Amino acid sequence: MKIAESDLIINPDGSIYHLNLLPGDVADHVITVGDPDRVGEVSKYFDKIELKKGKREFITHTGYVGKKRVTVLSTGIGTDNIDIVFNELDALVNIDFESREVKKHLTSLNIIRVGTSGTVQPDIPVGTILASSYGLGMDALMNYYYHELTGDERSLMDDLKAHFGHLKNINPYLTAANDVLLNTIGKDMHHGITITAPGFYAPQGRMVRAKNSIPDFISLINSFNSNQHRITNLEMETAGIYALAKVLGHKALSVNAILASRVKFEFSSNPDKVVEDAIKMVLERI
Ligand SMILES: O=P(O)(O)O[C@H]1O[C@H](CO)[C@@H](O)[C@H]1O
Ligand SMILES: O=c1cc[nH]c(=O)[nH]1
Repeated sequence: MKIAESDLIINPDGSIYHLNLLPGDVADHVITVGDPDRVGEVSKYFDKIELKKGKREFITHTGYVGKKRVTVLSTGIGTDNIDIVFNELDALVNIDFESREVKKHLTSLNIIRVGTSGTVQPDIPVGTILASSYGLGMDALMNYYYHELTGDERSLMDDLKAHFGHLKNINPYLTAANDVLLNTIGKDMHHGITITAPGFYAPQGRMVRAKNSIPDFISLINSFNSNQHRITNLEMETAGIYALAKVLGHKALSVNAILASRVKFEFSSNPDKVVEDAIKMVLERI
């Protein structure tokens, strides 16, 4: 079936609408980062850079780490941007731009997020590199997509719904990390459930001046426990990445540089070093 010009928007130069990339510009291994300035911090370790493109907050560098072709791409902040990035990345590899039809043979990308995050557990210090075993979305993105749960996800979700059920107007969604990526790239890292929030302040339990409507949000989060699964950290993209990767048949892992401790009220004195450590670990293991 031909995808309408209004649904899959291709720029006059043949590139996809927001990412400004051509089919072929994306490698099978994709690193996503939130901050556009972090793209160069990743690609400075590439042995060769093949292309640099960008539009808005979506900056892309594709090159080689040894013989492995790798793309690093910034998503900007939030799952609304993840919606754009994941649909367009998928279209670049799985839709024929000439015929506007889905290709017969689909490509499954390996997608690793290297992001920053705040921990909610006292035993996880600032400076930790943590891999998200699950992404728990408190945002609304997956209200708009069909999203089926596996048996494991369903039973964990039941416990999460019981724990957070009193929060009206929040319809959380849950997706597991890709197992292989979690046990290779995420090997020897702390693992835990990552909450993806639709904001940085009250949606992550912070209060500056505007009053927070959910009392003791951090205690509510860090007291969850189900079969050794606990919530370890908060950020703003992982759950959308895990859910859309699964819906579209890609593999995803989120690696978090822990910059803040929300229970010790601390922020890293050297955040760039923590992010650099996470980047190096991912590039060595990719
Ligand atoms: O450092 P990045 O990857 O942007 O990730 C985190 O930092 C931003 C908030 O400061 C949000 O995007 C959050 O998910
Ligand atoms: O606490 C934090 C730190 C970084 N990014 C977030 O979203 N939250």
